[in-house]
Amino acid sequence: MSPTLSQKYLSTRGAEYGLSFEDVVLKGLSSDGGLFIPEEIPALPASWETEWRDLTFEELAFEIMSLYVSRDEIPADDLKDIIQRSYSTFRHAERTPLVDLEKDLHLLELFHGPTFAFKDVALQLLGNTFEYFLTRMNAGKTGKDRHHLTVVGATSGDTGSAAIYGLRGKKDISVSILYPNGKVSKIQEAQMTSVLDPNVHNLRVEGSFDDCQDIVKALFADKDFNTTHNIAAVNSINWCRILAQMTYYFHSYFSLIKSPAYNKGSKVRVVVPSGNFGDILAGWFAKKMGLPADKLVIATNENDILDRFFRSGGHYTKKALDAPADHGVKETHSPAMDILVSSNFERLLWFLSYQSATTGSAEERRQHACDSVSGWLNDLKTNGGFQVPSAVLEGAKVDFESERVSNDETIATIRDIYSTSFPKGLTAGSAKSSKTGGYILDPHSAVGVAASRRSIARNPGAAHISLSTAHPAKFASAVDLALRSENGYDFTEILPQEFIGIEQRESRVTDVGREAGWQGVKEIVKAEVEQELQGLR
Ligand SMILES: Cc1ncc(COP(=O)(O)O)c(C=O)c1O
Ligand SMILES: N[C@@H](CCOP(=O)(O)O)C(=O)O
Repeated sequence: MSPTLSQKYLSTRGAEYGLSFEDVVLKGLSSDGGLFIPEEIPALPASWETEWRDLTFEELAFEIMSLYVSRDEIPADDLKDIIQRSYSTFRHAERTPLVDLEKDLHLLELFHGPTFAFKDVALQLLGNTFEYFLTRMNAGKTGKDRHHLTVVGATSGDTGSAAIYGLRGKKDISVSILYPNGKVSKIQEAQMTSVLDPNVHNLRVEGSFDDCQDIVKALFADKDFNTTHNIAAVNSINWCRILAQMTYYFHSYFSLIKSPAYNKGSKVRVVVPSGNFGDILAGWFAKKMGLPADKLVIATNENDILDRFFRSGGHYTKKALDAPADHGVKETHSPAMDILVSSNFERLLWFLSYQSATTGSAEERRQHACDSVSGWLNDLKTNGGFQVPSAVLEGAKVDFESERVSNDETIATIRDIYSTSFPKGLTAGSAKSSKTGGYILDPHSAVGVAASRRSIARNPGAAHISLSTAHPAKFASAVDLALRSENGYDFTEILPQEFIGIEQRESRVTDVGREAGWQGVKEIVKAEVEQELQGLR
């Protein structure tokens, strides 16, 4: 059976097209620097709402992934097995449960995977998918004939540990994670550096998350290094990340409409704490496929490039127009979203640009979208920003709204929810104090909840699914700042078993100075992988 258009992939910048799912998962980033997207967004089967309503998380994941992955590439039983193994590591039977927090506000807990953040949903699956393809490619091969992947990733705290837990100990894969020194929480750092498997390498970089992300992109662009080392991506530039995240948009929709707290027929809005735009992009694909979401609300912290895009009439710039010249990334209470540029916005821009070209053949419109995206991203690199045509901005406004949440509001929201929200029926592992019954938000989820409350005020009666992207125990300082004077509050009570003593464990990390640049990082990655392959680690 030949693949459908949604099972074939192209680069947003036009150099590559007609690629398979396997190609794009293993390559990560296109040779032209573009991101991979499906050639078409599939429509849901006619009876999806009745047929999918009572499926488990794993069954839903299978249905959705099947629309984007040809059976010739991964036979049904193999795909089911990959999915089953990926979510068997989750602590909650529902995988991503929905909690009724307050009127019209439902919190989607995405932190029940191995590293307590939403990234596990995609990275458990990506790790097993890499392994599946490599096992097939390497059947009957030995030694240097085996295909070996060198994964390089950048993290502002959560992707790193989720990738490491998804890949540790896997045959034929090395993983090097770059993180900015001093800009991830202590627990996040310990989650990464305490993993001592020989195939795991941590690089602590002097700089920001954006510096780490730029180094990763430069490594991908180095053709020689890429050819000799088969560089692969775990960041949300990898299409598999976006695909895997679609499942919880559908799963939470079904949980919501089955909840007694839902007024039948009410509009549904989904609010997503956003940084690199990968999480909410999965929601956009779900909406385009047919999920009946009224709007997707982008919730940013004070690093607000996405919010400024909407408020400035389609101007996408690294720094606000009125900001001082040296304005860089701000350090906020939600550090995993401290990002200047949102990688995945490029994918959305491609589709909006394609859609805005109302004349011409599909081929010509595709070329128009690739040319526009290439031009914009070039302007971003050389001039620090670009302006999109009004048709593109209007296209974005059909599906999105945006909110910017300040540091103070983030802390105030954690405090307010703790003292006013006492959700019932939570199972172990939920972020609820067993002493007071108050619900404890992590600062990223609090950004989402603050934005949800504003959206509810503007849209009374609309049901809001607000994504809770991490467990509060990962962000002790922000949670303590918000709650330390609250009656009965005790941080240790929400500390998962897995985190106890983690900061004191043996750790391994390589420091990378500012002067090293991407070439310096390349030499470190090469040397560490070489040592690993010679069994010296
Ligand atoms: C806890 C948390 N919330 C929100 C985000 C933002 O998600 P995205 O980068 O997909 O927009 C991140 C990082 O990606 C995160 O780690
Ligand atoms: N917040 C992320 C930043 C990397 O984003 P990604 O989703 O593209 O991997 C993190 O925690 O590392």
